[in-house]
Amino acid sequence: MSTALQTSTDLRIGPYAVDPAVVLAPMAGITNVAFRQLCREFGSPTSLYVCEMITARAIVERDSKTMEMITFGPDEHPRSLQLYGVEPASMSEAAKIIVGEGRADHIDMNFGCPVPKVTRKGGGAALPYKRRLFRDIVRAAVKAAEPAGVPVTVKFRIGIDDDHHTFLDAGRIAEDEGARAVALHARTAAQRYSGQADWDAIARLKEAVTSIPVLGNGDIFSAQDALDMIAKTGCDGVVVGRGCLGRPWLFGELQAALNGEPVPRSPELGKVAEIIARHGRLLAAHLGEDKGVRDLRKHMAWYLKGFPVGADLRRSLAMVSTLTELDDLLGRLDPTAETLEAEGPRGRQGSPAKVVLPEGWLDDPEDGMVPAAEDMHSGG
Ligand SMILES: Cc1cc2nc3c(=O)[nH]c(=O)nc-3n(C[C@H](O)[C@H](O)[C@H](O)COP(=O)(O)O)c2cc1C
Repeated sequence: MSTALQTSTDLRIGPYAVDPAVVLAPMAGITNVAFRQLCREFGSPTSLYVCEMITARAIVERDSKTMEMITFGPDEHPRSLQLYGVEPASMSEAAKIIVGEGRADHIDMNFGCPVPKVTRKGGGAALPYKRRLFRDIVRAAVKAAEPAGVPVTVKFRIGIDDDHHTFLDAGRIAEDEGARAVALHARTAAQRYSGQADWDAIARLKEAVTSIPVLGNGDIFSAQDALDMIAKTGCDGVVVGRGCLGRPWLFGELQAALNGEPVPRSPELGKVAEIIARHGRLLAAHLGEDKGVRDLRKHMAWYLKGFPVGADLRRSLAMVSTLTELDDLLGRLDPTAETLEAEGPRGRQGSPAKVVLPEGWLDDPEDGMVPAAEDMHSGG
C-alpha cells in the first residue's frame, strides 16, 4: 500500500478502488487514449489517468470531433473524463449524456484554464471567483452524475491573481456540493505556468477540506518531488502534468517511491527509443498510422531532451511520417547514451501576466452571472 493512501480518504469510482496517490493530469492535446495507456503501463493500474478536457457544450451539441475524443481503451478503468463548462444547464446535460450512455466512470471538472480567450469570457480559472455560479455548476454536475454512480471531482487554481484567491472557497464549495475530491494547481491564473507552484496553498486547502481527498498539483518532476509534496502539504495524492511529458516512466518511479521501493534509474536512450516506438504504435492503433505518427511528433523533443542526438536526426524524428521511418530513425540513436537531464522540463520562467476578465468581473464575488460563451479548445 502506498504511503499516501494511508489517509482516511481514499477514492472509489464505481466498482473500482482508485489509489489517488498518483494522478495523470488532464492535458489537452496530450492525454489521449494512447498516452494514458503508456503511462498506465509504467504506473499502477489503480492510479487515475485523466483524459483530455472535453467541452460540455460540444457534448450537448454532439459535435462529432468531440464525441470521438471520448475514447477509452477496452480495458481502461476507471474511464476518467474531464469536462469544461461555464453554466449549469449545459454541464448538467453533458453529464447526463455521459452517464446515460455509459461513456465514463468518473467526471473531473476543469476550472483551471488561464488563457485569455477563456478568462475573457469568465470561464476557466476566472469562474470560481463567482462563488454562486461555481457552486451551481458543481451542483449540476454532481446531481446529474452521482445517482448513476459516477463521482465528480473538481480541479482549480489558487485564484485569479495574488489579490484574488479563490481556492479555499472553491474547495469548501466543492466539498459541500458532493464532489469526491479536489485538485489544486497551486498557481494563480496570472502565473499561468511560470514561477514555482505554491505548495503552502495545498497545505492550507488540505486543512480546510477535511472529508474528501485533496490532491496537490504543480511541479512534480521526480519521485522525490512527490514525496516532498506529500510530506510538506499532507495532500492525499499528486497530480502530474508536465513532468511526464516525454517521460511516461515517471509513473513507475512515483509508484516505487510511494511504495518505499528503490526508484528505478532513468532509462538510457536505447530504452527511450523502445518507448517512443511503443508510443507510436499505440497512437497508430487508436488514430490510424498517419494521424498517430503525426501526433507523436510533438512528443519527440520531450523524449530526446538532454540526450546527445545530432541536429539532423533530431529534426528528422520531429518530422517522422510512418512507423517504418520511425523505426529506421530510432535505430540510428546511440542506445547507451544517457540523458544529461534526469528530470523533465521545469516550469517556464516568466512573470505573472494580467488576467483578461469580463468588464466588472471582480466587482461582486457572489453574483452568478453566466459567462458569454463556452468555446474552448486549449487546456488548463
Ligand atoms: C499541454 C498542457 C495541456 C493542459 N491541458 C489541461 C486540461 O485540458 N485540463 C486541465 O485541467 N489542465 C490542463 N493543463 C494543466 C495541467 O493539468 C496541470 O494542472 C499543470 O500542468 C500543472 O501541473 P504540472 O506542474 O505537473 O505541469 C494542461 C497543461 C499542459 C502543459
